[in-house]
Amino acid sequence: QTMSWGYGPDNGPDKWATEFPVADGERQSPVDIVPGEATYDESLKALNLQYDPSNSIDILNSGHSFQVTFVDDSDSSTLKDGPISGIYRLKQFHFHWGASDDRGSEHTVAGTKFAAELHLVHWNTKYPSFGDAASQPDGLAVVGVFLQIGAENANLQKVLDAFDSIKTKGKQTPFADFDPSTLLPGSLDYWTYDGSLTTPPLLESVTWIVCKEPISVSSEQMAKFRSLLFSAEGEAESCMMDNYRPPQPLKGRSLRASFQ
Ligand SMILES: NS(=O)(=O)c1c2ccccc2cc2ccccc12
Ligand SMILES: [Zn+2]
Repeated sequence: QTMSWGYGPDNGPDKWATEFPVADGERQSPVDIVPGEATYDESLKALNLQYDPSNSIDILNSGHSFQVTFVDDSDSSTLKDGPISGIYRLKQFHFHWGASDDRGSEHTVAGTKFAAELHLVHWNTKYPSFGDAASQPDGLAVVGVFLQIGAENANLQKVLDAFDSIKTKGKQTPFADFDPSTLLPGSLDYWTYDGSLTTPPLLESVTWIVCKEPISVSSEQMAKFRSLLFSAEGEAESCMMDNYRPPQPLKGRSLRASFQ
């Protein structure tokens, strides 16, 4: 019985290529972002993120992370401009984090790991659905934001306050009227490159847009992230932490910066 993928010693990132050979592909994510090797591209537009808080539906423990899911049947919560063309709709956001504050992000900056990383997942409306878009090379766009240990983040706390209802895998609870733009940094300067999902099936369909400026999170708030469980109710408890894939080879891809 092949166990499902996860982040443990027997089913973690080093084992994913067995079931998902694209893990060793040409445009895998995350990557180490080396600012000195990024090319400033003056043709890159500013990110245009327009989110409608009434589109947030619920918060779910997926067993790999937790995610807040959005209504995506209209262009009311969208990503436009930046490195992409057309309109991409917000589908969900989720996080990756570590067992301690010195690690947890997926992308790194000149080798520096952050305590956590937020991913806002969008799909290209030139395709009929998220599922269709996920298999297209220009199907998805994920905005990544680093979380750096510092002051308590009051906006993030609204998300953490829902954790007691989603402690175990598969649990979900309503999560209405949340504005994800409250989790964005002041500057929307970004790096961008062509990559993949960072979890199986590791589809190479993601335009990555990683913000240079982190948002803050307190050490106590990071401890709250680690109170979630990978395991389902009734299973042996396994704390949800270190749910990040390490950086993958750039393999000649161009890394562009929207700023000098
Ligand atoms: N880490 S991730 O953003 O690649 C990612 C997704 C990316 C694009 C589309 C769907 C995704 C679903 C995810 C679900 C859990 C964790 C990461 C996920
Ligand atoms: Zn992610």
